[in-house]
Amino acid sequence: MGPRPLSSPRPLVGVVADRRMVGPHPFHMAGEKYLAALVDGAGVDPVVLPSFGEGFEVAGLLERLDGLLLTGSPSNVAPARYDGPSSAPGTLHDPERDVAAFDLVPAALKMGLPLLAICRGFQELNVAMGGSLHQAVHERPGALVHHEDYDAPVEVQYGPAHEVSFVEGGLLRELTGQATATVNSLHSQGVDRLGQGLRVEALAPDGLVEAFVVADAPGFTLGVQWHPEWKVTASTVSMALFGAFGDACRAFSEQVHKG
Ligand SMILES: N[C@@H](CCC(=O)NCCCC(=O)O)C(=O)O
Repeated sequence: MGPRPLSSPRPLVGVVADRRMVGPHPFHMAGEKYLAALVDGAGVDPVVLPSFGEGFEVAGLLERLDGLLLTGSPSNVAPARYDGPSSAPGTLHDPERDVAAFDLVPAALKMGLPLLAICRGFQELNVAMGGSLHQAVHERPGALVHHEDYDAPVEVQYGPAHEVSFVEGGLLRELTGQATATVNSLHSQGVDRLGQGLRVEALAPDGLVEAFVVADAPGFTLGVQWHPEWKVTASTVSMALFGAFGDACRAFSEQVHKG
């Protein structure tokens, strides 16, 4: 990558878009809480990347960026991506976002671009590394219910749900100075087979993988199953995660400017 003029004051972070119909029109959208957490928690400038699907080289945009955020989404990764059984009838999918995410992940890792992956994004990162997903983690024997109460108010849905334990010697212990944290939980899918090269960082009490890093990646690459973007400034753990991501984006940006 060539030198970049020192004109941009803050790192620029790409945010993968969901493609959703609003009436008869497709929109490319990212939840405001993710964009706000990048601004308030990471100190970077977010820019939404379109998910047009096949034929659009979204990974080509990474050359202009200092980081990548894969957000959560109500839609599920298409099971064909990990040779899984068909989804239950009525499951929401987003094939254009699948195309974007599965183009972006290998390109970002190759560049050493800092990557933060949340919920659906965490699941995408696992699948992109050759892993697979359970489609209903609460149906595993002895499992916790990891999805939200669909009828509850949003504040309750994103409220504390269960503990996670951070692996000794791992990044999350180092960043937070804690061995455990209480997290929210709004997902039905989850890690089944862990992708190659992923190192587990956090586990739920029922053994579900809740966070990982790409072990040999040249840059910051963290995936979490929970939602640290929710009210990011109210949680020291969430601020630690977004702050570390922002620092990695700043370091990447400086390295690029130095050429
Ligand atoms: N559909 C997947 C992923 C769940 C997920 O990302 N939820 C977030 C919902 C909206 C948001 O907060 O952005 C699953 O069910 O596991």
